[in-house]
Amino acid sequence: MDSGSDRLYHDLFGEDSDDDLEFLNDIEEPIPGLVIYRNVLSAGQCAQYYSWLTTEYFADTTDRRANQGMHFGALTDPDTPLGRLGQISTTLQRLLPASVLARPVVFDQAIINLYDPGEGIGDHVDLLRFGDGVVGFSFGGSATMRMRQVRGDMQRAATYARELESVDPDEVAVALHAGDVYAMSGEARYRWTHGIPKTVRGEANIQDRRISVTLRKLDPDRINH
Ligand SMILES: O=C(O)CCC(=O)C(=O)O
Ligand SMILES: [Fe+2]
Repeated sequence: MDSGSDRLYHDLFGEDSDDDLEFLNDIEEPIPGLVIYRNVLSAGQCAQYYSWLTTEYFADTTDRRANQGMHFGALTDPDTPLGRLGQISTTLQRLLPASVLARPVVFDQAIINLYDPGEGIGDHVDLLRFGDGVVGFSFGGSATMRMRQVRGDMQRAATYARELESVDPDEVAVALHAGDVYAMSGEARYRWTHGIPKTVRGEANIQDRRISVTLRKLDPDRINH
């Protein structure tokens, strides 16, 4: 690159800017409020997270087959594995709206989901007891997440999944790979359902065990919703 570009990079992103630049080139926004960053974590970091999450949340063999773990408490300490994910999600430009970033604690709850081949999660809108801005990290195998616009009022959104026709020609398919980060805010969070179908074009959606970590903020005013 020529020196003009060098100066521009420096002015915009500082000396240590290569990673940020890569992130900015690798951002997708398929629907309003859905932002996806690719390859935020390296293969090595993903392997470490996968193994840590397995030990921490899915190692209890007395549980017939746990497929979900939960964390409560501020996710702000970058020296802890989940806090580090919280910190990453607040430093990626444009991942989250300013209103979410302005919260004194951006995230204080995490749900860890495990999917084995052939499994999935039905179309849903995340519970309203969680505030705006839900961030998801993917580890292990890839998955296709599908999103469908809610065509009723918002109160119906929570029960919408049950009423969905099995085919929606306007649905948006989002490929999620280990190391990717997505955020759903605003319209994507409240006016679209998301789900991981068990099958995609007749084949198992999940081919290799996938573990996702979603970060949320409990909304104390809506704790019963
Ligand atoms: O596995 C994912 O990325 C999505 C999980 C999810 O939608 C949820 O836990 O509410
Ligand atoms: Fe969800």
